[in-house]
Amino acid sequence: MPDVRFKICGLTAPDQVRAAADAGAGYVGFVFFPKSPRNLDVSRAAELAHLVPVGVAKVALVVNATDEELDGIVSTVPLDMLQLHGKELPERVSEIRERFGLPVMKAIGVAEAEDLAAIDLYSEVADQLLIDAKPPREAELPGGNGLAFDWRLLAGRKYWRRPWMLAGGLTPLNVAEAVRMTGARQVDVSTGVESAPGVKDAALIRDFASALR
Ligand SMILES: O=C(O)c1ccccc1NCC(=O)[C@H](O)[C@H](O)COP(=O)(O)O
Repeated sequence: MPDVRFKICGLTAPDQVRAAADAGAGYVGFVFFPKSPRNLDVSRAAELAHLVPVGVAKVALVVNATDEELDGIVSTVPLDMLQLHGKELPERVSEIRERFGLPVMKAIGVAEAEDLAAIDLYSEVADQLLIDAKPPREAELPGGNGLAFDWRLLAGRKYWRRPWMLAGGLTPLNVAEAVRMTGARQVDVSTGVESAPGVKDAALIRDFASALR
């Protein structure tokens, strides 16, 4: 398997940042969504972001954020990318990208083949795409639910117009198979490397990284 870059999303403490960096993460994600067990305020996120080694991209995950909310995050937390995990329309993605001057990764929820149309749509405006499981209708969170989608929907599509990450229910035990089936060159994980909601586990992060080698 060729080297696959990975993102550990939803870090909440310094030891978790170190564990992700030591395991070779290419990206780390900080969640700004009050209902999430991984939610950070901007000062805590800034503290954690300053611990991230050079070369590891720091990503802020937001959900339908206003300009005011984004101003607060971007002015306090050193960042390399914004991850839009809500119902942001393509026009809003463009607007955020221009206004904040950061690359934008748009999350796209997939449950069935027709959901893949959004990939082409958002390829016009986003720098990267995160192809994730669509959350169940009753879910409190629009992501980070530890649910996988049917990876066969992506089989044979090794190339998209934008760099993309596979996400949704990945774990140290299934990620190699997910990569094999989808051809993903980047993957994103949250729940699958946690010992409890919001608590990343260093051993699981190492296992996840090992599974990709
Ligand atoms: O993690 C959260 O709490 C969260 C809250 C709101 C929107 C998105 C959220 N997480 C997204 C992710 O962590 C990942 O990008 C992705 O959905 C994979 O999550 P998981 O299935 O838990 O590995």
